[in-house]
Amino acid sequence: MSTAARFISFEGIDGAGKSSHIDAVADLLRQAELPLLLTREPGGTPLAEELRGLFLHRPMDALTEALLVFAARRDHLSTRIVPALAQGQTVLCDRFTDATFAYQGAGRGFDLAVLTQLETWVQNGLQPDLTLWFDVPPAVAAARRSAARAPDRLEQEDTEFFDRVRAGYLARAEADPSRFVRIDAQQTLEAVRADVLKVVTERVLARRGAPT
Ligand SMILES: Nc1ncnc2c1ncn2[C@@H]1O[C@H](COP(=O)(O)OP(=O)(O)O)[C@@H](O)[C@H]1O
Ligand SMILES: Cc1cn([C@H]2C[C@H](O)[C@@H](COP(=O)(O)OP(=O)(O)O)O2)c(=O)[nH]c1=O
Repeated sequence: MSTAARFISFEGIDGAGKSSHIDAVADLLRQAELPLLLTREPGGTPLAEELRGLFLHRPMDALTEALLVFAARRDHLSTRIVPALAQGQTVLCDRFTDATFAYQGAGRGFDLAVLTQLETWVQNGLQPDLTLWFDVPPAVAAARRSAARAPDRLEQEDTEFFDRVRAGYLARAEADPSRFVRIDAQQTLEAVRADVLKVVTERVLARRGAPT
């Protein structure tokens, strides 16, 4: 049997619903007494949270966006994620590098080869063990967002941008099918939650104690 996923990322276009389910995953894992780090990108450390504020609210070009998110990621990895994994914690991360490929790469049209190089430098081969991709048509996500909150800089982009971002996630999922699980996020909140908790039960809880 494969080992339990310990580095788990949550991805999807803005308004897909991922933030609504991360706490339920955390509750499930806490009930099973797994030590957890609950974190997010861009962010997760004091420095990276400062970079997040700049990223979300200041105008900038696609290369600057990519450099900022990878700078934040470097600090996050070296000061929080890698130490947490070394201590045996399970890491739940609201977005990771797939977001950079989807938003800066597919959405902005930035050079994927440069992103791949930055990914190699910054992560040195480390990837999530499991990525839950909340997939939803952009029009559905836009309706959810507009009912819920004022848009930040990325959320002001049009439907075509989010079509490209969604296609970017699909390409990443197809390139790494054993890591990605697509969640049909167009379903009701309850149905999405049931799917998410089933995947986490199978890929994390049922595999605890399996030989490495
Ligand atoms: N399956 C769903 N059906 C209907 N509304 C949803 C669903 N999932 C999330 N929402 C609502 O959509 C809004 C955006 O959800 P959120 O979890 O913040 O999305 P994300 O973190 O992916 O941007 C929230 O108001 C949330 O209650
Ligand atoms: C991690 C990351 C996020 N983003 C974007 C996606 C989101 O629009 C924004 C912040 O993500 P997020 O915290 O998921 O926003 P919210 O929960 O409010 O929907 O940053 C990138 O463009 N590139 C990245 O590498």
